[in-house]
Amino acid sequence: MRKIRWGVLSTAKIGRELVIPAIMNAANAELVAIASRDEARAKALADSLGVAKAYGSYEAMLADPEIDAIYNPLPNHLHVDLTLAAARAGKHVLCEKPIGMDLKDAERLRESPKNVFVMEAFMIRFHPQWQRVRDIVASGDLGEVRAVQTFFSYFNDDPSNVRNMADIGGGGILDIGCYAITSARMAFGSDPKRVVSLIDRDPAFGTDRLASALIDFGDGKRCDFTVSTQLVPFQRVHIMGTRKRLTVLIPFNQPTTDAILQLSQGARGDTDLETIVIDGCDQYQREVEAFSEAIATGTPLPYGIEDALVNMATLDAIFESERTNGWVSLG
Ligand SMILES: NC(=O)C1=CN([C@@H]2O[C@H](COP(=O)(O)OP(=O)(O)OC[C@H]3O[C@@H](n4cnc5c(N)ncnc54)[C@H](OP(=O)(O)O)[C@@H]3O)[C@@H](O)[C@H]2O)C=CC1
Ligand SMILES: O=C1CO[C@H](CO)[C@@H](O)[C@@H]1O
Repeated sequence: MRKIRWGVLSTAKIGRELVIPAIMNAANAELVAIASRDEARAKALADSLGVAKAYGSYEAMLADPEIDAIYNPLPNHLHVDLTLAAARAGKHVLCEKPIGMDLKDAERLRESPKNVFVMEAFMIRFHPQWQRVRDIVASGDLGEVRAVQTFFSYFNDDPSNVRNMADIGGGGILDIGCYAITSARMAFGSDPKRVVSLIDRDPAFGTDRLASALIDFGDGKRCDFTVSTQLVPFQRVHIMGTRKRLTVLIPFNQPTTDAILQLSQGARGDTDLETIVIDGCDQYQREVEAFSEAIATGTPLPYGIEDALVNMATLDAIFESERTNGWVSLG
């Protein structure tokens, strides 16, 4: 089977450090072009990687007929515009999370041609540790799963970082709150029904720097999460069943080393934990391989535009709750 030919939009850090290597290492993908707002920057990165084509504008790369798939790691305010432009140019698009600035912005993606795949780039979905979580939940070993508790934080007060620019989609809720929503949806296998939030904003940036939300999944199930751009780096997900607890130690930025889950042993609670070791892998490479495979076979993954809109609607509801100081219903 021929390799899927990828073009990368921008010289973004996530591309340079994680997703470009993933494309280059993927068995069924190859990197053929890099585009930047600045041609010299595109050329410098392309040359350093031995990539033949460097474009000085995003639009020029989208017009390249040799390219099958585009990776879009632009700042959040450009996700929809460039994803839609790429899709209209006949390219499949792996677009970084969150897929847009808000639901209204993201709904424009419904105008994408139906013969191209657009996927929100949640690499965690392709890490086998999350497949194991889903299997354990489905096995019934935890009892009935009723609560998911998530913490995700890092410290970044650099004013030049996209995360600290409110007008282009900065703030912790869009940057990492989206992982809490996606992982809870995976654990419950259902979608949020209503949301209430508590948000503290950075006085200079205007971005949310400490945010908590309670998400009602219906049927007595809920996720509560706290995310922060200005707290000690930490991440954890606890999945609480009526019989057992399952904890994902590094749920999101899992490196390529072995991943660890902890499973409590029924009535003995935390005094006797089973450690489940999942072989290390590169979750970005698995994401690229899965998307390339979908393109090659014409079989879409279950993470298309409508799935991304559920995440976006939930993010919107979190902000709406801040404005209205109460519960916000979804759907
Ligand atoms: N899945 C994951 O693990 C991760 C996902 N991300 C997501 O990737 C996206 C980019 O994040 P990150 O790599 O940290 O961002 P960077 O700031 O490193 O990169 C963004 C790139 O976009 C281009 N760009 C175009 N317009 C602007 C603008 N107005 N301001 C700044 N840059 C602009 C620049 O490239 P150029 O000048 O070359 O055109 C820039 O390098 C975000 O959506 C983020 O949520 C980020 C990190 C990890
Ligand atoms: O998606 C991402 C992965 O996690 C990082 C935090 O550790 C985020 O900042 C980034 O945008």
